[in-house]
Amino acid sequence: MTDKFPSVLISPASMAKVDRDAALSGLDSYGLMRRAGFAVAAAALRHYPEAVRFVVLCGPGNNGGDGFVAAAALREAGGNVRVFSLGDPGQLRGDAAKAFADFDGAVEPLEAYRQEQGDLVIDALFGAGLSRDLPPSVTDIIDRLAEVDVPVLAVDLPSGLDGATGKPRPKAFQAQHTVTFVARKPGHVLLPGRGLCGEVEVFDIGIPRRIVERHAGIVGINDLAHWAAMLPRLSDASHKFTRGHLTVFSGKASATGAARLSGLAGLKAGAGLVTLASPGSAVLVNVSQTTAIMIRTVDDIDSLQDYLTDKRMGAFVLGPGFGIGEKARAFALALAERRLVLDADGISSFKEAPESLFDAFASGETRLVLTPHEGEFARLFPDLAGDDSLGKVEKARAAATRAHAVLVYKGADTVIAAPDGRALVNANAPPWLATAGSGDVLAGIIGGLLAQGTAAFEAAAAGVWLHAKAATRLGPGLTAEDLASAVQPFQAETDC
Ligand SMILES: NC(=O)C1=CN([C@@H]2O[C@H](COP(=O)(O)OP(=O)(O)OC[C@H]3O[C@@H](n4cnc5c(N)ncnc54)[C@H](O)[C@@H]3O)[C@@H](O)[C@H]2O)[C@H](O)CC1
Ligand SMILES: [K+]
Repeated sequence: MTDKFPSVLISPASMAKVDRDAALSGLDSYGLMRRAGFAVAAAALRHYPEAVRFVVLCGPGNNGGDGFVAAAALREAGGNVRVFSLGDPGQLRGDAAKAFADFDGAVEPLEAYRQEQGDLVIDALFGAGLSRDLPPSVTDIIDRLAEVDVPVLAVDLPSGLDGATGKPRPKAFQAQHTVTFVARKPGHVLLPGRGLCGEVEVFDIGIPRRIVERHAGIVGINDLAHWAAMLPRLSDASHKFTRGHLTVFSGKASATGAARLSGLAGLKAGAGLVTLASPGSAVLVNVSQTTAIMIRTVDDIDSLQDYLTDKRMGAFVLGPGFGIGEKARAFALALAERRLVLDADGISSFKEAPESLFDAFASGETRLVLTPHEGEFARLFPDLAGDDSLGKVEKARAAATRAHAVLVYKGADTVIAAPDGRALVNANAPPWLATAGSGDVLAGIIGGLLAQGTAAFEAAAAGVWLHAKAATRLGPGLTAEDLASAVQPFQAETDC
């Protein structure tokens, strides 16, 4: 049952190519289906040994074929099995037709299914091949099951869930367990799909690594495999100047806390020095509440230009508590040669003129990291936000390419995307991370990594992961102050 590709996400379209290449390479495709079906039967017996009936709902494609193999195996194991088919199983083709032929039992029409106490429903209606909205005969069953306490084990994906986008079409089964094959699909980790899948188990059905890697592409799960080797390493020769200087812009006197959270998080993430660039009117407030963090008065664009004559000032966070408007726009554009995390008010300031921001950072290495939540994303990319045909990964990738920036599209399923198409879906965030000031801490961590020279995509991805890791260490009830204080640089020995 090993998950050989824990960092990989394969879209349903790529999975079809994996299947095709596996068959072309001479692998017995019916053998793959049999292994898939046996894995489903084994999971059903392992998780639901007390089931009175195994109800297998079979669809018109290979997902249904997996269902017939599982039904035969469960019957062989002595289970009470009932099979219901969407459409005439006599019309099945290829491996699914073989699986049906090898199932020696009655098959009833899907519409005949009536749930009973003690049922386990094995949902083998649609998997990777779902290509349009579910028919009413299936949505009716989903509605009925939503009202009773019958567990569902989904084969590959809960039927109705789009494996590419994580969206239901228009509804999907609510599974307790999902058994998938080869590798996770984006729909298993993107919301609301992640919640519809229940616990996901990945089974290796014997497709060779070289075929999977050929089609795995550049979308994955955000884990250390994607960035650990690119993070800064301390050595005896390290001192505070070699560890980089992060500058965080403070808001006015009544809105300084957000910048201090970012600054502390940047320091904790390993930046050698952190300066709060503060309006003169807020300097006293900032000075009275900081110790390791330095304060410098930066009131206007001239004082910023003066500050920027020191080329060691390499990385900046602009936005938390800063205020929306012309000053934020002018500051961001003045920073176009440096590395910048633009967050919160910094993002909203460009609602009317996003192209001016994107153009400023267009040439050279990727230096801009944008960290919008859903509302802020819609301010900069209204057309992408409103395009229901796109999933969150596609939206983030398109936005990153347009903005010449790394996109951190926040949420419980944060997506990190680079202009070159790479994208990672984050999956280690606990729900209690959603608290006031949490985003300020994230911006600071990413800024701290940028200051140390980590490339923008890896800094953003590692930052999102470390942020969630700190929250997990703290547990429920954390505040943003706790979170900023709990940030730690990545440590392979304890974090893996
Ligand atoms: N390597 C593997 O991962 C293996 C996966 N297997 C299983 O195969 C399915 C994918 O099979 P496929 O035949 O491509 O797709 P489906 O079974 O999901 O459905 C295709 C079938 O359904 C029709 N269809 C699509 N959407 C609708 C709709 N809304 N209403 C009605 N009909 C619809 C479509 O036209 C096709 O006829 C994968 O999920 C795994 O479970 C194999 O076992 C081999 C190894
Ligand atoms: K399914």
